[in-house]
Amino acid sequence: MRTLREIPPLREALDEFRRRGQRIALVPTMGNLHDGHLALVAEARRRGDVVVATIFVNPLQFGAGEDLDAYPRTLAEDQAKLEAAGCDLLFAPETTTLYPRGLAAQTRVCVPEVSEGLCGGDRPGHFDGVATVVSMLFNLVQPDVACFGEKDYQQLAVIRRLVTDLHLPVEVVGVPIVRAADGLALSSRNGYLDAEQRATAPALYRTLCALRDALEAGGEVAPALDDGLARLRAAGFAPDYLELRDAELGPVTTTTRDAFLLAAARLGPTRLIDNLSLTLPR
Ligand SMILES: Nc1ncnc2c1ncn2[C@@H]1O[C@H](COP(=O)(O)OP(=O)(O)OP(=O)(O)O)[C@@H](O)[C@H]1O
Ligand SMILES: CC(C)(CO)[C@@H](O)C(=O)[O-]
Ligand code: BAL
Repeated sequence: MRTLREIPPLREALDEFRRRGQRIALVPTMGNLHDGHLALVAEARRRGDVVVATIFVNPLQFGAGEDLDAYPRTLAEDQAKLEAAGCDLLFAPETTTLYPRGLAAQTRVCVPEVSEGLCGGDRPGHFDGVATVVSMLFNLVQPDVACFGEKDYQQLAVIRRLVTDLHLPVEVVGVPIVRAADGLALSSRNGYLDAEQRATAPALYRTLCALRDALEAGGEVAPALDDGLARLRAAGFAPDYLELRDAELGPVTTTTRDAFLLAAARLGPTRLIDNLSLTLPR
């Protein structure tokens, strides 16, 4: 696997793939790779002839006071994992390579509606930063297909809308959440948890499962969500949100069947997100 840090050699390598008629599958990440990321690489291998991964801790999607500086940067370990997973090319640019005029001067991409509320409500500007860098990566790599995790369900919805609205010729593939044996969704930020918080963390998934079971059995939505929030607080979380939405993140109506429970909750300074699909009864 080659690692490239600059744009001109990236373009050359991609041109060569295209000359050979190879289908390019992209896996964008912020690094510190775990089995969730490697599931994206495995899906990309199934969907493309060559897999291009990116590692870039994108400052444009971090708010003031968030963990941009603390975010784990583990390039050597990540390279070894990508190589073993069969990735063909890694693009790992410096911040100045993608944003040569600095963040304030950067042209931005904004995806309204689907970016609002949920994580977009708690992290103002976050999805503009994601949509901007993903647009940039799509322009640089021009992939045939790109894989994103369903753990970041709102992010996936934002990227799907971006691709639709801008008529980008990229197939966006969502990959199911990879979990630890105790149910906790794998996430680089799990590494921030101390032993006690790590033992508490699976309560987020357990709460979503209990809510799903209650709602699929015909329980009322508002009391079920109140109960879920109470469970999270009792476990030691400070919840940011716990919501039921339809699969496109619109409001649930009497005709909605396929729905999603989405949650973000803090354990100390660490913000965890998770979601679960469910089928509402008729
Ligand atoms: N447990 C997981 N299962 C499936 N996909 C995942 C999982 N964790 C992350 N991903 C996906 O990997 C891609 C890169 O995500 P990122 O590098 O931010 O990792 P992360 O572990 O989610 O980190 P963070 O803690 O910052 O949220 C995204 O598309 C994300 O949805
Ligand atoms: C899609 C992404 C790589 C854009 O920076 C990031 O938001 C992530 O890792 O999910
Ligand atoms: N996993 C999404 C990237 C972020 O939280 O900034």
